[in-house]
Amino acid sequence: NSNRFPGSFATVTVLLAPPKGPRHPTHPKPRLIPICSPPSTPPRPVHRVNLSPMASAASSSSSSSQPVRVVLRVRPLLPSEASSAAVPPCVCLIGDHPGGEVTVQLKDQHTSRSECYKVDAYFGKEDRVSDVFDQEVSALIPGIFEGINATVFAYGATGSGKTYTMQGSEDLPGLIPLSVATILARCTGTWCSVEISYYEVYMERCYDLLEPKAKEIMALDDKFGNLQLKGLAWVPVRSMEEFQEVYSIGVQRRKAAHTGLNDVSSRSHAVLSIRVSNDTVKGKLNLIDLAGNEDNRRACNEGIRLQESSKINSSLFALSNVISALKKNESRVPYRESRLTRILQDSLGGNSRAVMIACLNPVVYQEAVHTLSMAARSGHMVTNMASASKEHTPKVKVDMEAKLQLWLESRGKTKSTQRMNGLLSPTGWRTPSSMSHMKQPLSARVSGRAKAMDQDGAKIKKVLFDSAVHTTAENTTRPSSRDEVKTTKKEVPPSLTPCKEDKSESPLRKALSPIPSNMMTPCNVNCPPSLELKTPIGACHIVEKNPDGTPLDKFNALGSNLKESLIQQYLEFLNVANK
Ligand SMILES: Nc1ncnc2c1ncn2[C@@H]1O[C@H](COP(=O)(O)OP(=O)(O)OP(=O)(O)O)[C@@H](O)[C@H]1O
Repeated sequence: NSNRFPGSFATVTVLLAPPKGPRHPTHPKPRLIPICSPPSTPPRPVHRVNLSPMASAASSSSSSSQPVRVVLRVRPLLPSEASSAAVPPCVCLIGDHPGGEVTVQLKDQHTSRSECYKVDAYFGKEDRVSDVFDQEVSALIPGIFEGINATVFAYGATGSGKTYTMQGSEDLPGLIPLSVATILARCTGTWCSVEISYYEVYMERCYDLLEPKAKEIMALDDKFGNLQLKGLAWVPVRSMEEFQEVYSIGVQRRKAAHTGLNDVSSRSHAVLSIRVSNDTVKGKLNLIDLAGNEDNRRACNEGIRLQESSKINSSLFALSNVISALKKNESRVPYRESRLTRILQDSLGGNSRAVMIACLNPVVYQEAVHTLSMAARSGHMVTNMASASKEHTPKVKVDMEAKLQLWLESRGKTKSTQRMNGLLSPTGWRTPSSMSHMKQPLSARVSGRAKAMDQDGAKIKKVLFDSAVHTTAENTTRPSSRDEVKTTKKEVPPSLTPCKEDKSESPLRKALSPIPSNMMTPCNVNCPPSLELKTPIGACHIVEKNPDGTPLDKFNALGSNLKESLIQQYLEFLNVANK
C-alpha cells in the first residue's frame, strides 16, 4: 500500500478552493487523503434539471422522501485509455424529467445495442466530487443530527472511480473528507460530539481498520436481530487534523491489490461511519467505498484474487437485492444474505436515507449495463431502445457453438460435447420415448433437471444456433454462414418471444448478449422460469414425420409452453456458461 500514500498527511492542508488547473488531473491513482475546510463552492448548474434554486428544493424534498436515491457518476477517460478516445463514450445523457430524474442511454458501439435508464441525477466527467457532495450528500447531514441514519455508497465496476469519489485525491477531496468537515463545522459551538469508526468487510469477515493489525471484529446479533460489531473502535475526532491522522492510517490498512483492470484495486468494502451524538440523539452517516464488481474474464483473476472477487460479487448482489426491495417497498428486505447488508441493516431502510452513486467507466459498455441494471432492478429502467435502423446494424458474428463446446470440454463434459455434436444431426432430436421421463412426478423431474441441463442446452442450442433458425418466418432462405447471427428484430420468429411485456428487443439478441450471472434483466423480472416441460406430443409427431424439416420448422411445431421453456433454459444455460 505504500505507493498509495506517498506523503505524510499530518502536515498537509488542502483548502477546498476550486483548483486552477484542469479539474481532473489524470494522475494514475491519487489516493492521498486531503484535509479540507467545509465546502464553500456553490453547485454547478449542469446536467440536472434540479439545479435551479426551485428545482433544488424539489430535489431535497424528493431525496428526503425516497429511501434510496440512485445517481450516476461517469469518470473521464484515463491516459491509459487514450486509445479509446476516438470511440464515443458508451453512456450519454439524453433527457431530464420534471420530477428531477434524468434519462441516460447506454450504447454499445460494436453491436449498436442500446438501453435507456432513468436515474435520479447524472454527474458527467466535468463534474467534481464537490458537486456530488453539494447536491446529494450535504442534504443528508442535518438528518444525522436528528437521529436519522444515512448511507452513501459508491457502487460500480473495478476502476470506475469509486475510491476516487469517496476518498478523493490531494487536490479534490472525496465525499468522506467533505462530509466529516461539514459535520465538524456543524458541531462547532454545540454539545455534539463526533466519533468515527472505519472497518472493512473482506471475504465476508469484518476487520477494524482503526486498530493496529486490523483486528477482526465479532459480528453478533442484538436483541432486535441487527448485527452489531462487537469491539469496533469508535474514535472521537474534534478537528480535520485529528480525523486525517486517524483515517489515513486506516486507509493504509485496507486491503488493496494490483489486478488486470486496476493498478490499485480495493479488495474489500470499506465503511467509514461518522457518529454524531448529544445528550438525547445519536445519528450515523455511513460512507462506503464498495469493492468493484469484477468480470473475472477481463480481470484475469486467479487464486486468491478469484476468491476475493467471487465474495465481492456475491455481496454486491446481496446489496443490490436489498436496494431493490427497499425501492419497491417490499415487506421483506433480504438483509441476511450477506455480512455487508446485515451490518448496514440499521442504516438502510426504515427511516434511513441512502444514496447510491453508480460509478461508470465511459468505455466499457457491458460493465455499464451491469452497474445500471442495479438501478433497473430498483424500478429505474425506462426501456430498451429500438435497434438502430437495419442498414446500420452490424452483423455480429458470434461463434457460440464453438464457445459452448470449449466450455463443456473445459469442464470435462466430453460426454455432453459428444451429445451436443450428435444432436447436430437431424436425428439428434428426442423421440417421444426419450421424453418418457416427463411422466415422472414433478419433484423427481425438478431434481433431475440439473443433470438434464446439458441435454437441454444442446437441444436448445440446436434450435437456436442452426442457421435456419435465423431466417425470417416469411423468407426461409438459409444464410451463408451457420454462425452468422443477424440482430434485427424481424429475423426472430415471434413465437420465440419469452417476455410478452418487452417486445422492443429481439429475444435472440438478448440471448446472445453476455448475461452477467447476477444481472437481473427486465426479462428475468417479468418471466419467472418455467420449470415444467410439457410433452409436445404434436411436435414430436411432426419432427418424426418431417425429419428433413428445417430447425425453424421443428421449433415452430413445438407447443408454446415447450418453446418458452426452451428459451428459458437456454438463457439459464448461457448464464452457467458465463460463470
Ligand atoms: N473523476 C475522475 N477523474 C480523474 N480520474 C479518475 C476519476 N475517477 C477515477 N479516476 C481514476 O481512475 C482510476 C480508477 O479509479 P478508482 O481506483 O477510484 O476505481 P475504483 O472503482 O475504486 O476501483 P476498485 O474497485 O478496483 O478499487 C484511478 O487511477 C483514478 O485516479
